[in-house]
Amino acid sequence: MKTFRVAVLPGDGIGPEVMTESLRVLEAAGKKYDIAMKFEQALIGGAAIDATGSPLPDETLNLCRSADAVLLGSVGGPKWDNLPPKQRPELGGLLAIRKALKLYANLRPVRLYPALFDQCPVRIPSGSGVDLLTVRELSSGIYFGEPKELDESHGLDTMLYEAETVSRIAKVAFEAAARRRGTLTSVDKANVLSASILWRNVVAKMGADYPSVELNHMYVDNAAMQLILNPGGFDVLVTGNLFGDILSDESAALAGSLGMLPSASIGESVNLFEPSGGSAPDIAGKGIANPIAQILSGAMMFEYSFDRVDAARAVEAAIEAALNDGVRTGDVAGGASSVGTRQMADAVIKRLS
Ligand SMILES: NC(=O)c1ccc[n+]([C@@H]2O[C@H](COP(=O)([O-])OP(=O)(O)OC[C@H]3O[C@@H](n4cnc5c(N)ncnc54)[C@H](O)[C@@H]3O)[C@@H](O)[C@H]2O)c1
Ligand SMILES: CC(C)[C@H](C(=O)O)[C@@H](O)C(=O)O
Ligand SMILES: [Mg+2]
Repeated sequence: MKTFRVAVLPGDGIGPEVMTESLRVLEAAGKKYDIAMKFEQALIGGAAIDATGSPLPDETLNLCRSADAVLLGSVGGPKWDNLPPKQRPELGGLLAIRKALKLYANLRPVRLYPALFDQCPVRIPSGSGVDLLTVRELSSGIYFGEPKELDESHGLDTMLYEAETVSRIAKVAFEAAARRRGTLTSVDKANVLSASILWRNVVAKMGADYPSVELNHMYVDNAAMQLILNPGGFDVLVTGNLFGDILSDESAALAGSLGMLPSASIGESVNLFEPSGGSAPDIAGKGIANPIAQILSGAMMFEYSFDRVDAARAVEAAIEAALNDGVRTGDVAGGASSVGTRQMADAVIKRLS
């Protein structure tokens, strides 16, 4: 049996707390489903700055490059907020690893579990739900465009999209929509931005190759509103780096908490799995963070990197069963009694079958 080598980068804030617990769940699922994994830890973000001076040490990158998959917690926190941008955990750690590993498609699935209907801030008509996937372009756009400048009198970022970058992400999104409910919403700002006009043209042209997928285009401001007015109307959204960042946090709220939202970053040779949310400094160190986003990211690793949909579904079902039994961390408990990070993971492990 192959042993999968997994690079584990806990990072900062709640990262190490939710990572520890998620690894216990993945170990337990691996045992049940005969998936052998070797977890190898490395530093990233503020933790790496403190230990080595660099937010992304070479040793970490080399480990990731040689691994079968990468699990990441989260990076950043007030301690490192005043460093120059490129030395900060976010740019020098997270964006740098995305670039180095050529991670181009960030999949952020949002599901409102029936047990959490009362935690959704939006009224959901009975009989419907929220089950959508944001496909966020991760390698380009305003995050990486050059020139990028900053001095005392001006700040400049460049939003650049090349047609082939858009085709690559559009293909991922059309294929996901074809496997799901067959609807794709492409989100842009083509009434203003050149990069978005190109985006819309490329996506529209590709639509002809996927006749089974119903394609529609939406401006990002309207999309932000429609997500609240009619979240059940969305199946797959495809969008650029910045809009995807913002809309995915918005859609996480529909699932009850950012702590419920996992992600998979698909790369040219290795994939990275991480919660969509951050290091949550407001609750870090208290043992109360919701580990579900990190656990679900591990389930995505089973599915996307190990081709083990059975184990992925089993982990998701165990989470659902725990929530159905009323086990919840504070962020999704609505003021009712709640459990800590460790007990939440225990509850999931207990229900794995
Ligand atoms: N992928 C990443 O590593 C990543 C993502 C976003 C933000 N960040 C960084 O994290 C730091 C904090 O940023 P922020 O406060 O804007 O965003 P955040 O995502 O860390 O937190 C936003 C809110 O969501 C809550 N939250 C997030 N994850 C949770 C969980 N698992 N359980 C319960 N509650 C959870 C937090 O408590 C907070 O109230 C910053 O340094 C930021 O740059 C990192
Ligand atoms: C921390 C930050 C660089 C990152 C992003 O903007 O991509 C985060 O918000 C995310 O959503 O993964
Ligand atoms: Mg974000």
